[in-house]
Amino acid sequence: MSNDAKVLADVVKDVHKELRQELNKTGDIESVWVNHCRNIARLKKYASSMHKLASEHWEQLRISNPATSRINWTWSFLQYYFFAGGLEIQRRKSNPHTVRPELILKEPKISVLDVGSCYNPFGEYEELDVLPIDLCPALGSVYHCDFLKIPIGEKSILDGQNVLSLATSHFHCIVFSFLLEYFPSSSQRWSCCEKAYMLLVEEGILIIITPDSKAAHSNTKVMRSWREALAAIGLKRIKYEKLQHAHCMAFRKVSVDTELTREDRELLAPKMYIPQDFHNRSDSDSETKNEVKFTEEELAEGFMYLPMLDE
Ligand SMILES: C[S@@+](CC[C@H](N)C(=O)[O-])C[C@H]1O[C@@H](n2cnc3c(N)ncnc32)[C@H](O)[C@@H]1O
Repeated sequence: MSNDAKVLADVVKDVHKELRQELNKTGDIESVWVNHCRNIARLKKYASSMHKLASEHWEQLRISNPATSRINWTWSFLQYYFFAGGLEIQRRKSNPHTVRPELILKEPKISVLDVGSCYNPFGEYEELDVLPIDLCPALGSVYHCDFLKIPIGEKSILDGQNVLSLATSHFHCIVFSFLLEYFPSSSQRWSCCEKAYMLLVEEGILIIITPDSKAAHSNTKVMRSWREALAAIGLKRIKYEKLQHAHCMAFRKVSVDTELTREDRELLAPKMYIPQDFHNRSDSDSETKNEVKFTEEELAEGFMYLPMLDE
């Protein structure tokens, strides 16, 4: 990896690490997040580093080896699902006798909410009607929005480049590309997924892409845990693929019969863990909390490789 790419990648990794350290120190995720959102200098440095890393260095990799690209993967899955019969196949699999209203595409475009968009990487596709949102946009075309805090209402309301609310049951697709591991706590990752469920139309798709340059089987436990947690809220995993640097997953919104209680949620949220959540905690702490155990190797290597960080 070039030195420039390494410096940029370090800025990104350091912010994730600092957030985890701040949470470990205080145990108060609300104040950690409020302070983080106020730290405009840190947010801006992250945004410009991430933008440069992705649009210059990762883009070269995408050109030389398109099969490594999270953007290409997402686009080809969406084409398959919405335009090439994937949705009908899923309907037949789930319940062939149910009569469903037709999923209407706009113009016909797929309406996409790209959360943590940074520089709107999906804006290049004409068939996608993208609303790119970010806590700290790298480009003026991306809307400012803290997805953790944004209210959900009947309509999406935009005010200049700010998002004031997002429409319930509206989007055909929501993208979390390299988003979830930004958050230092599993409860925040869980909230994002619950919100995605509310914002998607029935049969809509949540795409989750999470970085990992290790072999496909290396984080099976983590991926299984996410799959189980999301199935409980009606996000059924219908596609999983390990690319060279990332796990790519598509979850389909299906209706669920039982409503989750607060207790159910408290049990499910920790299932959205990543191995780094357990760094800096003593073994006895983990044991009393009945958490998942990782091998020394898993902890040492971490789950959080960004493409080109380990080369
Ligand atoms: C690792 S970058 C990923 C950028 C882009 N999605 C990609 O795949 O290249 C994570 C992005 O998530 C954004 N982000 C983090 N928390 C967020 C939140 N609560 N609401 C919206 N965006 C958020 C960050 O500002 C950052 O731009």
